[in-house]
Amino acid sequence: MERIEHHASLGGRQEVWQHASTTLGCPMRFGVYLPPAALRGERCPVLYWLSGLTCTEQNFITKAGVQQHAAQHGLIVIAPDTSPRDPDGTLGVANDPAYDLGQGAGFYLDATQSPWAAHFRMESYVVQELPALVETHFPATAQRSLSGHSMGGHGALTLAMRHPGRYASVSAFSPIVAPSQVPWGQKAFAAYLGEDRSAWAAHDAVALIAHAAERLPLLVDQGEADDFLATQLRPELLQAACAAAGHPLTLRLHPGYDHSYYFIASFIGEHVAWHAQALRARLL
Ligand SMILES: N[C@@H](CCC(=O)N[C@@H](CSC=O)C(=O)NCC(=O)O)C(=O)O
Repeated sequence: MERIEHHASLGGRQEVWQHASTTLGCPMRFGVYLPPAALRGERCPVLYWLSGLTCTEQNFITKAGVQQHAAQHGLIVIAPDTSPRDPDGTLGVANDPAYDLGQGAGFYLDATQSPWAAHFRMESYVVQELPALVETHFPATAQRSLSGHSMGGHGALTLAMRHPGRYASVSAFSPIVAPSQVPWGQKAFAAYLGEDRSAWAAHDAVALIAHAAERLPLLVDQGEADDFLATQLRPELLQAACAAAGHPLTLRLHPGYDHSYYFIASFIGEHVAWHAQALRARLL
């Protein structure tokens, strides 16, 4: 583990670390915000943030303004990169010239198809390797929450449902709720999971809702001026699936807000407070 950035922030510290990921077979970077409580030596619960297409570990930590809220609520925030990477082209990590496949577009699943399966194992990385690392190297408890944006919102919803009991709470901004039914998801799933659609449902939030083993309440914020709303995101499908299954959902539609980090920054404080409340309840 190597610390490659550190900045004092809101009485705590924003850091970026790099490590050799055994799951992904490449170096990986992640952002860590340590709140003032952690710097005082207290063990703090952890909010994991999953970013969207084209993002690295930098987008969320530099644009969302999460630090002030994490400092206030005493949460560590972990923001990993969105896929395995191979900047020098020496590790054999597959890629695609399009922005919505390959490096920067890991979709938070373990690929089963060539040439992706060797390195594209973001579900195992986010759910297993990263928390084990975080809970060993930082003053973190094993209480975890999950949030994300767009492709990362899909990751947050599906990983929480695929790993019942592992997360105290889950939320999402502008998530891809039904990847099997929209172009971003169909392209990625065909590449990573193969053309047989029977394998797709296990990674599709709308498909998972019906049989979810845990009815963890969902908090979803969506901008109504989001250019991707009708084509890629389709929150009405999540609303219908939750209503049919009796799954608790708070879906908030915000007039005028787009898909950008300006939207995320406007509501991230409410998401952090939501997670902090659930994490506190788990600590009791
Ligand atoms: N065509 C665009 C698409 C990239 C984009 O909008 N990425 C979003 C996430 S979209 C869903 O996962 C994002 O978070 N971008 C980074 C940011 O800092 O805003 C393009 O290639 O630009």
